[in-house]
Amino acid sequence: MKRIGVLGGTFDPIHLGHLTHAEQVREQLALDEMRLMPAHIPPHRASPQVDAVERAQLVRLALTDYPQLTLDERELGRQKPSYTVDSLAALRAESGPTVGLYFVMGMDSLCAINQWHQWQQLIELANLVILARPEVAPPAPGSEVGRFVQDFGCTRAALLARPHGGIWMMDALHLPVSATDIRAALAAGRSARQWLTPAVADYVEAHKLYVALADERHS
Ligand SMILES: Nc1ncnc2c1ncn2[C@@H]1O[C@H](COP(=O)(O)OP(=O)(O)OP(=O)(O)O)[C@@H](O)[C@H]1O
Ligand SMILES: O=C(O)c1ccc[n+]([C@@H]2O[C@H](COP(=O)([O-])O)[C@@H](O)[C@H]2O)c1
Repeated sequence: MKRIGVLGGTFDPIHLGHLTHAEQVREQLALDEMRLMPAHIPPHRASPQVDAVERAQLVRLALTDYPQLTLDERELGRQKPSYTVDSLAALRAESGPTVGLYFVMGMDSLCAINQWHQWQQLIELANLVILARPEVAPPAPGSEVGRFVQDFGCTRAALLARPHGGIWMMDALHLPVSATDIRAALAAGRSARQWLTPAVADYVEAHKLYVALADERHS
């Protein structure tokens, strides 16, 4: 069975947490493809500081150090909120019913998944791979999301055999980094190089992304 993984994100900016996690999922599930899919208009959060074209450019730069990962640009062209259900439906239509699809998200995303657009359809289209974030507790067993995990949770072996319909809590090496921390460091004039690939760090510094004063850009 062919298997395709997708890590969706705002990637404002893309960092080593995203990349190492995507890489671990690719290895642990023996994926044929592992895609990074930047959101154009991320639902349920404030507008990103950097526009989608430039965030995608940062992903391209990051992938020069991670050639086993690829960029999925499907959300960039859509002039409406980047609902994951739309992207997975399009990917399912392209790939056919028997390909294994694996949508990857951190525990913070899982905890709020019942707020997502048409969230119960997601599991009809793909499997979900959840990465722990130690600062975020798993959903409480009696909650709506807790019951969702109970109903669809499965082992890695079961997940490998399913085109869709399973949730797997992956035990991954965690990098304690977030894009929020990176933006805050850069806005305060500190370096964030340790959390970025060299090419991304060079671009961010050269273009003065995330500095406190917007008019410092392009100066
Ligand atoms: N260090 C990390 N460990 C595990 N998952 C992560 C990590 N950073 C991001 N993710 C997951 O990657 C996906 C995309 O994340 P996103 O682009 O929002 O990055 P972020 O670092 O969480 O950003 P922000 O701090 O701006 O919310 C989400 O599902 C998120 O949970
Ligand atoms: O489809 C939705 O309603 C939805 C709501 C919130 C987040 N998402 C997706 O979840 C991924 C991570 O989102 P974020 O905001 O944590 O970067 C990204 O691909 C978003 O498009 C999707």
